[in-house]
Amino acid sequence: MASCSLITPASSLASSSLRKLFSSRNSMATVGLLSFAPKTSSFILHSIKQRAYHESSFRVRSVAAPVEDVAGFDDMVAGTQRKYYMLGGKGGVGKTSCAASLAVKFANSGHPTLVVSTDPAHSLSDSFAQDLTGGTLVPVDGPEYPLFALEINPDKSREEFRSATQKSGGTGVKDFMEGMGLGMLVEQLGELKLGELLDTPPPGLDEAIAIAKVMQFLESPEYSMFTRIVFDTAPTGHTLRLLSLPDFLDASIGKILKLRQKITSATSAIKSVFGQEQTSQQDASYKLERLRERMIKVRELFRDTDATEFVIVTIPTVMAISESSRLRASLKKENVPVKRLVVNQILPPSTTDCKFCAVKRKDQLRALDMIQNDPELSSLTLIQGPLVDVEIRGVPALKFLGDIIWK
Ligand SMILES: Nc1ncnc2c1ncn2[C@@H]1O[C@H](COP(=O)(O)OP(=O)(O)OP(=O)(O)O)[C@@H](O)[C@H]1O
Repeated sequence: MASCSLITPASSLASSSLRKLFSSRNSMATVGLLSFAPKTSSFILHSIKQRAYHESSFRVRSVAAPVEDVAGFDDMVAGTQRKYYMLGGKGGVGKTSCAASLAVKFANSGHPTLVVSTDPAHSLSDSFAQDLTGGTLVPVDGPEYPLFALEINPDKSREEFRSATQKSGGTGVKDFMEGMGLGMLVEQLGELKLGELLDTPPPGLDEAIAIAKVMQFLESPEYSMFTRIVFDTAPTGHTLRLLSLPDFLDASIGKILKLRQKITSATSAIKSVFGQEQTSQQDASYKLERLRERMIKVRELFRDTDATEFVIVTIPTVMAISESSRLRASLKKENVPVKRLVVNQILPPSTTDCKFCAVKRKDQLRALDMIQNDPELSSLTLIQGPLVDVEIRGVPALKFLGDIIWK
């Protein structure tokens, strides 16, 4: 069988304990570059030649003179003030694997860390091979320091928003107003396009509300211990819309609240009829006001160069790199700080006569070249992540990937 030089915990695959940690997919068809020392639970390099290859291929390096002087992981791990890392990119490129591996690395470096998924299609549980569902803080077993995960349930968040807006000026009030013959205010409601917003929420709304929810959590003492917060965000399209959503929602919620004031005065004559309804509307207004405040915080957080970094994750294909370039352009327009670009799933050079591997690698190198010439991407610090021959699942596998990527 032709063999190719993928990164694999090869010698370890003989050990039954590791078989449990890694699926043994394709292990017979690979030549291991790394071996595993079960006692220390760390992967070590197999030979000097391979070490040289490993270091030259997979360390953090710049493709061009970076605009900003960006250090490696030392820079990410330094300081005890809270920092946020948002990982985003095209679907399936490895965002969750990179986010989870970064979170493990932070936790193993002494930072109490929280990893949050705001992707409506969560895969954190799959990545950690642990059940992290439930929408609350769940401890992750394995790392040396506390690592918690939080998967926000977007349906639940959206439902909360829906009921708050309905009570405070959305379709519920619209029906009520029509019933009361107050048609002129209904027209103003129409202007808000609330029905549309609630019935077919724009992509990104779930995520905006999910992030707002995280901001709400972070205000509570239970969350004050975390010094690193890693977000596994939704695929690019959602993220881009997410960036403009806080402004949109801020404006919409502002309008809803203003409208509510008008409704209150218009209905003051029949106030007694309102009874309980009035109280629940006040509650809803309060909730909306809070949501609006959190949206403003989300917007500020995304643009805070001291506390936040958006890391673009991509793969070496023309399509993915073109999309990353557009993402970077949009992030720049929105003043979201980006310093690093992770190019994941890079095939190592083939040491055999595997034609498929050679052609694929050439293709990838062409795509990597694009980065050097791309006006949006060339100034970023490039982190190359290898394609490994096992599925990245569970803390040991994430540690393995993290130690290669985050240096
Ligand atoms: N460097 C790598 N080598 C081998 N497999 C990888 C690598 N990175 C990620 N994978 C695998 O690719 C698959 C997709 O990875 P992951 O879920 O991290 O991507 P994603 O970008 O978060 O996807 P989605 O957008 O669907 O959430 C997983 O099976 C993961 O194990």
